[in-house]
Amino acid sequence: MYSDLSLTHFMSGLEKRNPGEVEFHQAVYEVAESVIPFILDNPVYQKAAILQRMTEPDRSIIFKVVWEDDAGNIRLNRGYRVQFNNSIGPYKGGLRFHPSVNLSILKFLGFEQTFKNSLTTLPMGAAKGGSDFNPKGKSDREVIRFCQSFMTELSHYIGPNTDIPAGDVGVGAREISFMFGQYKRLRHEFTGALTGKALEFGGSLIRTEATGYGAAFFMEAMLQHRDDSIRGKKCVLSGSGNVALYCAEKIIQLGGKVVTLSDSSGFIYDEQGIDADKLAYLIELKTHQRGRISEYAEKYRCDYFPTQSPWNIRCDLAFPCATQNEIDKKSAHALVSNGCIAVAEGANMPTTIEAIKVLQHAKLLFAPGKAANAGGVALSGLEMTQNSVRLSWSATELEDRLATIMKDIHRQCVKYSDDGDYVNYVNGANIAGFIKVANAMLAYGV
Ligand SMILES: NC(=O)C1=CN([C@@H]2O[C@H](COP(=O)(O)OP(=O)(O)OC[C@H]3O[C@@H](n4cnc5c(N)ncnc54)[C@H](OP(=O)(O)O)[C@@H]3O)[C@@H](O)[C@H]2O)C=CC1
Ligand SMILES: O=C(O)CCC(=O)C(=O)O
Repeated sequence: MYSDLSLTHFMSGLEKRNPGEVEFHQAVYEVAESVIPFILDNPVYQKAAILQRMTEPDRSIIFKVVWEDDAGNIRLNRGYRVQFNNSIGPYKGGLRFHPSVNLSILKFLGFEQTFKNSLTTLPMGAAKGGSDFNPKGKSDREVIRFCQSFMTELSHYIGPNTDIPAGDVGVGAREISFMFGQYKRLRHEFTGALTGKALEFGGSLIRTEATGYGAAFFMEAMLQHRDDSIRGKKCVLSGSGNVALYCAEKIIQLGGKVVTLSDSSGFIYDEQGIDADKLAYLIELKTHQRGRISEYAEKYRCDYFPTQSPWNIRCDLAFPCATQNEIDKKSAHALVSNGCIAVAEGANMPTTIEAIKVLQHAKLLFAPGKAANAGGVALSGLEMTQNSVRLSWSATELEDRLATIMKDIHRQCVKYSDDGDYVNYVNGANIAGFIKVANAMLAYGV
């Protein structure tokens, strides 16, 4: 039945089974292109139809979320949890609250998570979930009511040994706290069924910083592999959420110069560089005041470009940290012609397939999100470990462990890259991530 494993044949079957799910098709294409040649060289995986099985989620749960707004109106949203693969550990992955959320986006994210979690070296399976609810502009009371209603249904499907959600776009410490409170109330037990919790109730130090720090560590590892480093490099970043802000913090600590950040309204360009003090202002603005990036430009009198992304700014290093498909082919050409030497994806799938080809063709170092942004879920794994042993590790110990994990992911990518002297981090990450999950699936039999 699965004798023809050409990329075209495989993708046309996947597209037929998942009509219209363009983000999911894109994520699978990027992996299939890397792993099909590897599978053809290792027919044991083909015989067991591993790739076909890996691209079908174990289950997709879709549910209704009803809540009441401050004006007393009844509001309706859709909630999801896509449990993708639990071959190497309990399902694990974030929750996204954003109006664009749909099944295709969550399937792409859950699928990516399978490979990412495998690369972390920790025992975690893969899932993703969320809702088309938009927390922006809602009062705290409204967010509480939504989160409680969402968790009332989600609580049936999660648990510390089953599925452990965390944050993603639109879900930060505030939302995790509201959901954890409701989970605890419903289940009448205190267990680590969510990560990204506050420190007072089972959270881990540096979980907030980990995704961004990890992306900077991964970039440093790629550059060190070529006897270079972040020090002195001009860096452009997109986004100004959890990932972007702490990626900027680590870049500054490593001696790099961060000149841009963005939100969905536009980007700021601070030619002098965003230093630690300016970043502290931004963290307060974005995390607590929930302000807009344009307010930074007003305060520090730098350039602000509404509705644009920062990829035309001359730079050495680029870190897309906002959302999927934010670097298209044109932006990739701009990065190449402006002298950029490396791109590390802080966000999930921020670079289109065509743009990746442009960057790789020009021999830029290109780190896919499943490798470069794996620090967040890795630290979540360490939060689970701390919850299990009822201990809290210090920030120094956790940052050391995070740095070691990111180096190890880099080592795995180099090991499985198959492009001669040029390290093809896409192939390396996809093949290394595939092997561990595939071997577990083989071990279980059918
Ligand atoms: N948090 C984590 O631990 C991890 C996150 N990621 C990925 O990193 C990326 C960012 O996540 P995170 O920082 O947590 O999310 P946040 O919600 O904290 O921040 C998201 C940022 O991206 C911007 N953004 C969101 N959607 C768009 C859009 N359509 N166009 C332009 N800008 C947009 C937001 O701007 P605005 O405020 O205007 O919406 C905001 O600045 C996502 O791809 C996420 O999946 C990956 C691994 C782990
Ligand atoms: O910490 C986690 O469980 C999930 C992080 C996440 O959603 C991601 O890696 O994309």
